[in-house]
Amino acid sequence: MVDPSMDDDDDDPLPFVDVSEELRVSPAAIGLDARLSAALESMGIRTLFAVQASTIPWLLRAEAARLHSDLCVCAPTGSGKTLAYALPIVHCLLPRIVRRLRAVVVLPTRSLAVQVEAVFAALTAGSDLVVGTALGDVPFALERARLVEPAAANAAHSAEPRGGSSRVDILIATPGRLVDQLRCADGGVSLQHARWLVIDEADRLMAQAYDQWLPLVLESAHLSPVAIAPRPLDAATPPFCARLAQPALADRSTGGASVAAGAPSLRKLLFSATLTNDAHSLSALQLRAPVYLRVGSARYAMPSSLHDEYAVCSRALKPLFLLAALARLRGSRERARDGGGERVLCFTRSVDGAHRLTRVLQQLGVLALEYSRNLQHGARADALLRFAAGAGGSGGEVDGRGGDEGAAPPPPCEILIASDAMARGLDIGSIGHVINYDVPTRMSTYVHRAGRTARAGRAGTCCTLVTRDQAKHFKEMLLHADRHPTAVHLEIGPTATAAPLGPPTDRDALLPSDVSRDGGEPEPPLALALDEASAARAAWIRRYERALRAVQRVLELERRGLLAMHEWPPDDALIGDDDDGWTADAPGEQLVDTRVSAAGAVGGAAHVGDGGEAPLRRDRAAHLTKLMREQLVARAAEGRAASKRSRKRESRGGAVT
Ligand SMILES: Nc1ncnc2c1ncn2[C@@H]1O[C@H](COP(=O)(O)OP(=O)(O)OP(=O)(O)O)[C@@H](O)[C@H]1O
Repeated sequence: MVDPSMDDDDDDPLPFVDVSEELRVSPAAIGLDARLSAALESMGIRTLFAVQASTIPWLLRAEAARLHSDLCVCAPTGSGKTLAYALPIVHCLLPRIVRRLRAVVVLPTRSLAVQVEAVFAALTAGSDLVVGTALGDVPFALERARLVEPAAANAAHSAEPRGGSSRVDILIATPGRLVDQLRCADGGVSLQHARWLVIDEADRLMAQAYDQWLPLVLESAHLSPVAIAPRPLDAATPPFCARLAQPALADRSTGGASVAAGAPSLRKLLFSATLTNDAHSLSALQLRAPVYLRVGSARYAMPSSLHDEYAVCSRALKPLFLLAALARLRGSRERARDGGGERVLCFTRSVDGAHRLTRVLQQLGVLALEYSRNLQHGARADALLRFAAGAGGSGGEVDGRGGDEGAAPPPPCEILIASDAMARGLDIGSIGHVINYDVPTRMSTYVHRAGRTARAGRAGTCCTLVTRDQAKHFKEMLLHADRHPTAVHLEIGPTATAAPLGPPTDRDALLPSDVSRDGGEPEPPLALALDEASAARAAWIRRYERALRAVQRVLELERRGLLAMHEWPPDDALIGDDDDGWTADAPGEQLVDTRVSAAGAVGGAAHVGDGGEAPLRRDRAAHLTKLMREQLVARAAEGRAASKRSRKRESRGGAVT
């Protein structure tokens, strides 16, 4: 069920400064280093978006005035938050003389961190600033060697209280590996010179303890507080910068601490499209005189170029509705003559769900790939590359990486099936459509899923499949965020499928075969033909539904590892053939062909009646299902008995000792 309640209870909200979404400024106008303007130009960026046009001048002025104030930014997905913190950090570090670790950017996932690293790498190219990562993608010792000069080889730097000197100026990290590096007793990473701590997707990172990463990072950064005397802000300070000196803000968030000399030098920057302004929720960050900027006026920041849709569907036929939604998108792409380059990203609510749905779609002939924690990082990156290449294999870029030159193009992908954990931050240009296969139950989940499309001012749609009883709650939830989704009707049927699976749909084919079209016998009235057509369609859908159930059953068995059971009858005993008495129900009837190889893998496709494979006999299929069920029950009983025995043994052992 959809829970229409909002995510945060803003009992004690920080006041925020609204920034208009329309705000634009050129990089030169805000005094950005010319090298950065050139780097932006090479990225095709000539104008800064609202979040950048507000955040960057604020930070540059606060740095120049040596005022310590933290910054919280809530701006829509795809609005350019990465550059909003990367540009001022690189701008301030470009003139540095000694290499120290000055900026740490923490992100919740490795894929996101790789994405952000690519942005910093583009901005620092040609300078001597070094960007490093702590993501756990290489062995720990190698990662440490890349980040820190060994203490022994660095004896001259005796002023360093711990660890060696840094090999990097900017560190991009996931919390787990950052903690490992900080805890490393033998010359690990030190944050004593850190001036910026960026927490991207801050609400997500704060919601998860990750081995107490936040207290450790704050403690490490405060080892050696640097006294900074505040300077007055100049006259050109934007109106919201005046809040830097507002005691009310400092009092609420720091329990009375004010902006003063002797404060730690670390400036915290929090970014998210769903960042709370509840002071209590933010208290763990020990924010100092925070300024809260909100881009766009709505409670939940969403791109104005996003179009929300929903389609009511039945639970049992959901895969068919997904196929119908895909067919509808294919149709609209063809009409728009855009060459099918627009990607479709589909969300399920669980990793298991993503895996199952991907397999079902693949079995049905759709070019689908999975993108979830189920996969190793390499496999996930590969899935993204194939997805970015698109159904048409048109090429694309993910995480700043293109495909290998000269290498064979990867097999294409039409739809990527992702779990929620993957929703945040993923930036793939030209995702034109998001489909919520499972309805999101929280508004923040919806915001991050939908936010994978309609990025950087491009248009995009987010279509949510809801059952009849979920529709009301779903609409109420979106209404809270001032979103008014459009209802769309998805027609399930033959045209919804990738392959021509359905019965013939042209009118002639619906006429009885003994009726002459040349006028010998009158043609049946159109109404009769239509009746026959709809009956044929209904029959087709019923058969198709059975096909899906069969596929799902096999996938479930495969998931439980039961397809490899040695009790399975040999392959040829399972597969019927025409000589074995099998006949179709009616001429042209279509059949499920779910073959199971002797090795236990699912072979063949669950495709319908193309005559290429022998069908599984229905009575044998029923027998097989019964057999599987019995084996499942027996296994479960065995498992229960074994755990009972081991509990007994344990309790006896405990009594003896
Ligand atoms: N000023 C700009 N002009 C044009 N494109 C831009 C500009 N700023 C950023 N972009 C592009 O917009 C896309 C989205 O940027 P980014 O990933 O930083 O968004 P975000 O706000 O962090 O989104 P999310 O909340 O989903 O993480 C990127 O591909 C980026 O290159």
